[in-house]
Amino acid sequence: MSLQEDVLAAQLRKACIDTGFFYVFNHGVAQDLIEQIFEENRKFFALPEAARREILVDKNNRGWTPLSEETLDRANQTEGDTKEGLYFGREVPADSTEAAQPFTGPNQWPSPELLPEYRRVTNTYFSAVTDLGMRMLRLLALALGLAPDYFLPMFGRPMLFLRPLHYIPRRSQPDQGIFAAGAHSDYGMLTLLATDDAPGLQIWLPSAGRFVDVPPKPGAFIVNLGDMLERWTNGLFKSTLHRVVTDGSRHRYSIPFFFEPNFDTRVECLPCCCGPDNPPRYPPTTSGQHLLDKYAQTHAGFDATSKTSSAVTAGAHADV
Ligand SMILES: O=C(O)CCC(=O)C(=O)O
Ligand SMILES: [Fe+2]
Repeated sequence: MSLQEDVLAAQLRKACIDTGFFYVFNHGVAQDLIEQIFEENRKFFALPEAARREILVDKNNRGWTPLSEETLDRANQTEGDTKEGLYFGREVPADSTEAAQPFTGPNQWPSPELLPEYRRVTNTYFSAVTDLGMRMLRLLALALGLAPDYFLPMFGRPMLFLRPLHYIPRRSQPDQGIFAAGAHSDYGMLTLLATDDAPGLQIWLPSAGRFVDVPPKPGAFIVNLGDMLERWTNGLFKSTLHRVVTDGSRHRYSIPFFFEPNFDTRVECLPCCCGPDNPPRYPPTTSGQHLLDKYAQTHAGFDATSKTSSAVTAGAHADV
């Protein structure tokens, strides 16, 4: 471990124990590339609805999700999130054995006649954020006092989801149950979020007893931990509730990248996070099963059994 890693890991540990939300600068993802992917998605979401619908989300969880498709906070929302989105994952050929697994398969791409650069830019960005995720894994392991490569074997066939989002210019009205994105914690291990310069993201701070703004910062990713890592660390590292509220004055675009271990990775209290005085709070599960359980709770019509049920059982979802 280099001295710099040592310092970073200590800072990271503090942030992970505190809220699990932090900014990452000097992340190695070129600013040009970030601008390009936002530009391509602004163009995609400006296409006529029929063209967007051409790649409606499929059973592999790849493609376009219409406005209101997702309701992240059923208890407090009177309608779905005022956003539409796209899911891209790791490219897995339809005829491979791996494609039998939920969340796995080929991507659906917008028509190259309409958006000739879309696929190339998305693939380049996808690789860049995957590399960043791998570097973050090393720091997370160090932050937990583990060997730097601890998580590496669990990321041979990771579940990766890039999710460009478009929030329509609609004013959120929390007292009426209308939200750009309802309050939720992320399901997985790690989220690397790029946003445009429109504010809207808020996190719940228990110490303040309210939601506080997380403003976009030029050149930074907003990184947060999800429920899977909270579970894995027995609650030591936090997965914090967050939401998006918009003021209706402009469109907002953001691009989260969800970075999750292999479908069959066992998620069970890490030895460093439990002991006789601190028994495991959650039963063991797998990465894939955890995600399946979470998705079913928030996505209209999501049905994991539409894929082979045997696969489901076998699976039983700073500076760097
Ligand atoms: O758009 C944002 O800023 C946050 C999106 C988000 O929290 C999510 O997609 O999980
Ligand atoms: Fe989120």
